[in-house]
Amino acid sequence: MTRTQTPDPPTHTSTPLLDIRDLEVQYRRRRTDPVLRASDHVSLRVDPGETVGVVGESGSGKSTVAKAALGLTPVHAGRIELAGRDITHLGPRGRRDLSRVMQVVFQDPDASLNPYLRVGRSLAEPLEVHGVRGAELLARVATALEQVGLPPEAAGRYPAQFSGGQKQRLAIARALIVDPQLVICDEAVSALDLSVQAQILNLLAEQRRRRQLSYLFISHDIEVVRYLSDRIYVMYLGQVMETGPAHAVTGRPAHPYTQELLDSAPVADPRVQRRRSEEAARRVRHQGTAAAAPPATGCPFAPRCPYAADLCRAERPALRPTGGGGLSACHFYPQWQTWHAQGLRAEGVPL
Ligand SMILES: Nc1ncnc2c1ncn2[C@@H]1O[C@H](COP(=O)(O)OP(=O)(O)OP(=O)(O)O)[C@@H](O)[C@H]1O
Repeated sequence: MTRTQTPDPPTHTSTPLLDIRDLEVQYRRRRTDPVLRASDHVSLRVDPGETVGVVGESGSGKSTVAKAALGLTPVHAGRIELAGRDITHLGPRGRRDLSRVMQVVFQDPDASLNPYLRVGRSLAEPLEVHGVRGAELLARVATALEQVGLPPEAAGRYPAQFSGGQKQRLAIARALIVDPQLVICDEAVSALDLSVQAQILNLLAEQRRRRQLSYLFISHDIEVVRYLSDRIYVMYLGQVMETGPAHAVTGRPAHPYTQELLDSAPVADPRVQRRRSEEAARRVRHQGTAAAAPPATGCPFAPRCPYAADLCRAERPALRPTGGGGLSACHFYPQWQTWHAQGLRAEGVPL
């Protein structure tokens, strides 16, 4: 049955669709290299009908969380449940029936479209796995194309005959054709021009309205994440820095790193943009840019944080409630907000 009702507003009392607890994923390129915790005790949940954004700059561990949920990288510790089922260490065979619950759209649509297959065949594949055949198969391919704004004739063409935006529409159609409950979008609009990005975001929002669909929406761009998300997780060097309702995280951030992401997001007004670029350059000269790995002790953001004090370099802050339904991993929340508003650094020193 196709889910076409308007989704109920998200509640936090139902069984989560995706429930990630204390996820730890480690990488080591060579045996002599130190271990890199690409996901360091990350807990994250997506409720039915909810869109959850994950934002952070390159290397913050966003894709690692997605890959762990999709079984594309080994999990060292923690637990991942999908609709109440433990999938933490599930192999490819056990995952076949998960495709009806969870699908993915990657940044590069070519990852999900075989260049040698006509589009209709690529779209049919996930349905055939579930035994759909004949007239029903053709009808569902045509409907899937229509839902993403492409004509039925598109089924007879090859991926190379489509633009980047159209290919991403096809990748979305392939993800939605099995009527999943959750779609993981990993930088799904990042490679597209701004105007095409907006069209794809609108398409995703429309599909969410038409089905009881949840997204785990991953992007380095906080403006893009803000547009779609009900709740947001902000990650830095493998750790969650802040989480909460999207309007709170983006309207009154509870962590200096979120503030930095918002301050460096592009804005339409060129004068504001120039001022922000100058401020960002000044900050980088003063504090440096992201390291590849967190410092051995303390807050991972401390080396870059304008409000960091000795405590931040010594002790890793736990995620603590902000009072507005969110959590912040900052020793100096909420004081830093006052320092920020007054243009001061830690403990009231001028910036
Ligand atoms: N297979 C791997 N082997 C070794 N290190 C890896 C591997 N995959 C990711 N990493 C490292 O783990 C860290 C987190 O990477 P991840 O791709 O999850 O970050 P991200 O926030 O999604 O950034 P990006 O958008 O650039 O991919 C990075 O330092 C990355 O270099």
